[in-house]
Amino acid sequence: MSDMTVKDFAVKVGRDVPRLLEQMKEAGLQHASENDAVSEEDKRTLLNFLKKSHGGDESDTGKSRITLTRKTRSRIKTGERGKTIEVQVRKKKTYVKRSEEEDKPKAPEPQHSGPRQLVGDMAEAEAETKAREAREAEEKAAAEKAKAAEEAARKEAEKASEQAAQAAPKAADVDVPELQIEEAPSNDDMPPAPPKEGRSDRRTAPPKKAAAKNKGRRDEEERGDREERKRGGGKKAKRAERRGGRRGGAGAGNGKHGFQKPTQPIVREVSIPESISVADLADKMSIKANEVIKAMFNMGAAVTINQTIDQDTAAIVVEEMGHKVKLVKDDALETEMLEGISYEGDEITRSPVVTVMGHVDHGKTSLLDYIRKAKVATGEAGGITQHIGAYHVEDEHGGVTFLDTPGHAAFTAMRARGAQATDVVILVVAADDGVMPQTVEAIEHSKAAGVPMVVAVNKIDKEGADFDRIRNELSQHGVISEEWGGDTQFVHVSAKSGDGIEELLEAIQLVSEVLELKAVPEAPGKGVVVESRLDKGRGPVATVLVQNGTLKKGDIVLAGLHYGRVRALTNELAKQVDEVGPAMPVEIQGLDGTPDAGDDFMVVADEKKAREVANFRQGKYREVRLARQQKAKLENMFSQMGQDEVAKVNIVLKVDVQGSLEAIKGALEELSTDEVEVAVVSSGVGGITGTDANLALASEAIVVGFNVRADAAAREIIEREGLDLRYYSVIYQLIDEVKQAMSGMLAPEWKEEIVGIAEVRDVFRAPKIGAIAGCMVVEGTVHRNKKIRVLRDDVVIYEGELESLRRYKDDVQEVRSGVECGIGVKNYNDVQVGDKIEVFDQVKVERSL
Ligand SMILES: Nc1nc2c(ncn2[C@@H]2O[C@H](COP(=O)(O)OP(=O)(O)OP(=O)(O)O)[C@@H](O)[C@H]2O)c(=O)[nH]1
Repeated sequence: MSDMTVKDFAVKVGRDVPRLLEQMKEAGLQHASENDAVSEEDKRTLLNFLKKSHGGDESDTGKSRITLTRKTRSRIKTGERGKTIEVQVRKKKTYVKRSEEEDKPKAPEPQHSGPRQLVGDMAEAEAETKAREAREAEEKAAAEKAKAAEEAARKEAEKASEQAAQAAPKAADVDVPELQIEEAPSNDDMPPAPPKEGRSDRRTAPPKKAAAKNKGRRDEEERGDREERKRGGGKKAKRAERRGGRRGGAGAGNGKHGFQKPTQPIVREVSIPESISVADLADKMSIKANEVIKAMFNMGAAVTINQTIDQDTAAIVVEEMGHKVKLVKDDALETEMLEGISYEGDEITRSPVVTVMGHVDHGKTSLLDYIRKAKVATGEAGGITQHIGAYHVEDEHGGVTFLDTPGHAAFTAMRARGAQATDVVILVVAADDGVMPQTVEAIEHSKAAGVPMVVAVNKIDKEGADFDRIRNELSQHGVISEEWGGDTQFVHVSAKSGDGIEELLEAIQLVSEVLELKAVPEAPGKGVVVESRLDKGRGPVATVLVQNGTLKKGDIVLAGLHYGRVRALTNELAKQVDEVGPAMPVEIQGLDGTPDAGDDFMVVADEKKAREVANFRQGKYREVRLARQQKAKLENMFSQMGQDEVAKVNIVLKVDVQGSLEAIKGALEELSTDEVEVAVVSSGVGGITGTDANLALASEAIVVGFNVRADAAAREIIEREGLDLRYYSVIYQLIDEVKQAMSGMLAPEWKEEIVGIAEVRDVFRAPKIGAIAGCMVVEGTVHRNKKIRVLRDDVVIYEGELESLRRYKDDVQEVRSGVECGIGVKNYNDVQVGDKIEVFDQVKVERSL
């Protein structure tokens, strides 16, 4: 190409020599003869000239040519009164197919040969690289031309700017080199245009919508970047690369999409806390929760998105999904803090802590009161005792601390919180009454807690005492007196006269000696919360029992979910003290809230850490509770047996009548096999109470109600703690379900669900209709066509159907909670005020094993 002459060039581009020479001359080239050499530079000069002088293209008709048109708009400032006008630039570009052009070198020359054609010819004549250069040059020319056109069109456009703005067409979406003239928003209300230099800024600034879109894009990018970062990719570099790709568009020759699909699975290290919700676990693996649910389902566990699963299960899921597991202990801070406390030192023998239990009216309170009055105030002239939930007595036998909340309700409530505050239980049995249901319950509770007992046979001053009967009855429940060869001391007392009280205290000392109760007085104080309340004047006040070490005024204390610096210590004599040692109760002030009875407390060194741990516990509390809910379910019993080698199914059983109690208890216990033991940890006649629920919680038992229901307190605990409560009315069904759970079979497919409860407020009797109960629906909805039961004192007394359900005089199909209604029970006329009518449904239960 380098030694091409004008003649050769003319042949190549299909022009005659004189015409070409003329055009070259016009372009400022010095060529005069057909033999003059034409260099590449010359060709470019000619091309530029032709472009300049013939900006527009007239005709392109041949199929071998592709014509692309593009309109661009821009705004310029006129300089007059701050007006702006809109300039529209139309651009056309022709590409000529090379092969066809080569085929017709001798084609007749058109009358007026357009520069475009010439450009095409030249581009075709040049090598591929040269063609690109030519295009670049063309762009340059186009830009210049646009500028010229702007100037030329200014005046006209000034008038027509408004219409032109409205008719703004879309830029042709063609694959042409991107022009540097960008579209301006056609907005008439634009603020006065800034000076020219500022214009480009304005043009490039995205409008609001676009900005929002860009933000969306950025978010998307950031999400992508997070992935990248995890893979070790350089965030900024990648982002810049992608942005470049997008903004550069086709012109940059990089039309790739920003997102790059990973070519191989990404293995993440997933840190799993002790419990985690399915949603959070999915989030940690950067997958959808559905995938986790699906994976778990395939592994045989049906879970929901909000369900909390334990660490082990989560670890299996994570491994199953191909990621690495990193187990994290949530309470690392707490453990570290607690492990930092030393309880080493010289041990001393500490006093025993005693709880008094027994049947109603057998004299628990009287006994505690007698001992307090007789012993506490000793030596304290006119000493006035105050009830702080516990008190301590000292006499020649040694000291004893009594927990001053008689009955097993408090005992089980504490145990349910994992506290073992009691060393010895005094079982009070009235000599004239013998063993009663609550006596039996008390025995069960102390046995479940593994606490030794001393039996106080009370009211010996009364006539009709039959000691042998009591010994006999108690022996049937596994409490055998020493006289009969057992290991339980029986002491005859009178809480009224005080007879036998000394012997009782002596007996307690004897038991405690066997227990070898030790403590280190110089260690920091720790123990258990006995009770707490919010005092109007003093703020949160808690009675704590120091079990080890010494609690001092000014100590920083962590108690359950709360913490604080001890401002004051008050003992049972209402005296301010500076410190209390092991086995002593004391009331403390200074906590930031009221801990629960049974919560542990300890003196810690660092207030900041105490606060952190308290905060962590508060957050963790809910999680732990949710995770625990899964644990004591009948359905899960079998699966746990394999895992944790739990070979015991604990049951708290309440029934309607004594007859069923024996039958059910016997039948349940007979289910025990070599591998699995069924233990009825507590049983009794009557509704399910808060105590039953607490006992179930403490012993991880299932609560079974046979024709009885849970009262409000029990329901609250059961719901809060997620205990498994089951109601039955057919013995066979009860036994069958426990058997199924034991043998690892699936949960029953059908279950009863209580859908509504109405309370009977009034009863009307009509001769023809019978009894109509005026009721208030207190829970759920009462349905006309569902089955019902009548409950009296939470015990089922009738099961059947409704005869009628009315609102005023209208028959209705259902009545919602908080609404009054009239209920007629079919074939049953003995409804009484205070009864409850429960409406239930048979629902299908998903098999979960
Ligand atoms: N005669 C006689 N009566 C007693 C004795 N101990 C208690 N009582 C009476 O028995 C009744 C019940 O005594 P409490 O101490 O209230 O019995 P409790 O076991 O605490 O009863 P609850 O608090 O209802 O569980 C009271 O009227 C006492 O006066 C006793 O040793 N002899």
